Amino acid sequence: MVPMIYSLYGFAIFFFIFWCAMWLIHLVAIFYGKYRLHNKPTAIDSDVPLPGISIIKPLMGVDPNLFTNLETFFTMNYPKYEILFCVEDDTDPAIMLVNSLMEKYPKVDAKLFIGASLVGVNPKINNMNKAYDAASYEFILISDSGIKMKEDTLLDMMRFMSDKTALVHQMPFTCDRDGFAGTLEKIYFGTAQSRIYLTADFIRINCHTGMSALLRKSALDDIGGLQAFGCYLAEDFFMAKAFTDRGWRITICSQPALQNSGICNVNSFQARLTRWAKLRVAMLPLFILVEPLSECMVIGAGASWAVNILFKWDVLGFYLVHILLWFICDWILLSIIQNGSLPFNKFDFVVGWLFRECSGPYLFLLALFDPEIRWRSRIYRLEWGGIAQEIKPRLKL
Ligand SMILES: CCCCCCCC/C=C\CCCCCCCC(=O)N[C@@H](CO)[C@H](O)/C=C/CCCCCCCCCCCCC
Ligand SMILES: O=c1ccn([C@@H]2O[C@H](COP(=O)(O)OP(=O)(O)O[C@H]3OC[C@@H](O)[C@H](O)[C@H]3O)[C@@H](O)[C@H]2O)c(=O)[nH]1
Repeated sequence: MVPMIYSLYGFAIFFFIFWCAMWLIHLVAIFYGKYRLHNKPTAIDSDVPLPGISIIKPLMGVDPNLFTNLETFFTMNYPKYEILFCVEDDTDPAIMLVNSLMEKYPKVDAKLFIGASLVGVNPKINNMNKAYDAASYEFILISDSGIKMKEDTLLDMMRFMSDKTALVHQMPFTCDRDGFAGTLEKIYFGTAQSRIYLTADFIRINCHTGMSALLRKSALDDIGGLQAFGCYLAEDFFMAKAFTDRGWRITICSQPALQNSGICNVNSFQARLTRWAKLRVAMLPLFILVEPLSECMVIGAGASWAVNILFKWDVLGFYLVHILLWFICDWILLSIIQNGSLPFNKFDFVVGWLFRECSGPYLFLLALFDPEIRWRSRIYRLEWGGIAQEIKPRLKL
């Protein structure tokens, strides 16, 4: 009987401490986000020339926003850069679109590379490898197809690239997009994900998500170049880990990444989150426990039970107050990251937030019980540790 009481109290204390840690994460994210994001670049010292940047854009297929997203790379305020577009398949419709942009902006140094080099299983790495080998400058920006840039984004990223830094990344966020899926994506990236992302950056834990990342090429060459990460699907995480293992700093810049893919629906968004969850669990198995526990509804339930055991507090009252406070913190954080008016009203936020908070744990369970990973036209399986194997030949979409 006594061991059972000890275990009960042990679990209650564990839930209570975890719950306190989550509130600390909320506070760190809010204060660090306010301090770190959206501060205007200080005047650039015109005597020190800015280093050149080779921008690598891996493309696969087109979507309704691709043209306008890519166009933002031709109109950036940065003195020296080249754009290296990569397309794996010579029948890809993205080729036509890139060619028309290159014709429209003949003064911008842009090239198109067609055909992947097979250096591993990661199709993004295979697609980018030729461009990486041809890059002229000492810094590389890897930028996914759905990213939209502001005129000063490159300047913003470069000002965080100190001598000790090998990687400056943009925290994932989204452009304002219509519809429930657009609201949901903004809420997810501006609350649940950014809370962890900002805290991890604050305490210098690697959380690099590689949709928009400025890399020091010499440091990447020292660890084997892009191709050294072709065996992983989460090449972003392992690249950053290799840098930090060698003493390099990695950091976020002040502008969050503006994801603006023209394909914006709840199913594809959830499929993407499930794919990412599978990557995290394979790389960091502790996430099987901590990730569901970090969800509002789950830790709230655990903490409500715990405070009832420990302090005899009312379970339902505690749970409702917990949800309300979590909701308010999320609203504050989202407003900080948006840094302007949100494209939806408070009612839409309540609906989107509840949907996200209730579906999050369910999506995580789905990810745990389905070992196959589908990424665009390919299907993979991951080994513990993160090495990937392609298990079905490429599908023609
Ligand atoms: C009391 C401790 C609580 C710890 C809670 C940690 C719960 C983690 C919950 C959600 C994970 C969100 C992860 C953020 C972004 C990840 C996006 C992503 O999956 N990207 C992949 C694809 O591009 C990429 O390959 C993976 C990147 C890195 C993931 C590892 C993130 C580690 C963050 C750990 C932060 C812990 C903070 C603890 C503070 C006490
Ligand atoms: O087969 C593919 C798949 C993807 N890609 C390119 O890779 C980039 C990211 O692809 P998606 O938008 O489908 O995927 P995500 O946004 O989920 O990517 C994210 O997760 C996986 C990581 O490896 C990436 O670095 C990260 O950005 C795009 O630019 C896409 O064109 C390829 O070149 N070939």
